[in-house]
Amino acid sequence: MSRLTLPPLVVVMGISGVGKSEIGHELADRYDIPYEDGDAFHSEANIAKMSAGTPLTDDDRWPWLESIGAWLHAHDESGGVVSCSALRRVYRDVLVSAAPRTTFLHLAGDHDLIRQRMEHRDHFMPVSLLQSQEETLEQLEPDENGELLDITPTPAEIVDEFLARTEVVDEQEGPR
Ligand SMILES: Nc1ncnc2c1ncn2[C@@H]1O[C@H](COP(=O)(O)OP(=O)(O)OP(=O)(O)O)[C@@H](O)[C@H]1O
Ligand SMILES: O=C(O)[C@H](O)[C@@H](O)[C@H](O)[C@H](O)CO
Repeated sequence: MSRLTLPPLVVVMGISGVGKSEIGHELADRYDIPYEDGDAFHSEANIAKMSAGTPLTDDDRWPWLESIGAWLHAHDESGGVVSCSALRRVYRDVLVSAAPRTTFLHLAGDHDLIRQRMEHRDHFMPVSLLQSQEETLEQLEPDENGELLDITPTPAEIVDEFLARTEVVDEQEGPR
């Protein structure tokens, strides 16, 4: 079982269009803690590259991951929620080494549902990059602190399920 120490410090992860921003806001609002979008940490070059339909490389992603790790570290005391695709284990390890108590909320779902949702929003990320996102994704491993959630329910239901599945620990008061 994964662990959520309070105030929550959470990375909402998963491929593009899976609902990281939607679910991230929902979770942050529940605890009245800050939310930040991982896309805000991309360089202009990274955004231009993705907008043009070219997948990012590991080298494009390292500095971006370091910035998100720094955000997590800075929010260790207050808690916070940040969206970040965090597709590979080595990417997540960068985040965890910056902020060891991080909990991952991995959103995943049916390809066609994600495609449909992406087609109905106004966003720089082209649907054509969905395949490379899926190919790059590595599932959470058993020793990682996180949960995999399906994206079919409403955002509120997804957050309820995440909280039901994690051991919520108040460091001041112990498990509850
Ligand atoms: N559980 C849900 N039920 C219905 N619609 C949803 C749900 N989650 C997200 N959506 C919708 O799906 C679209 C994609 O969601 P969102 O932008 O939050 O994904 P994202 O993972 O943050 O994407 P990206 O990584 O590309 O920024 C949005 O239009 C959003 O409103
Ligand atoms: O690792 C990546 O390829 C990127 O983070 C993408 O996932 C985008 O930032 C995001 O999903 C688009 O909004």
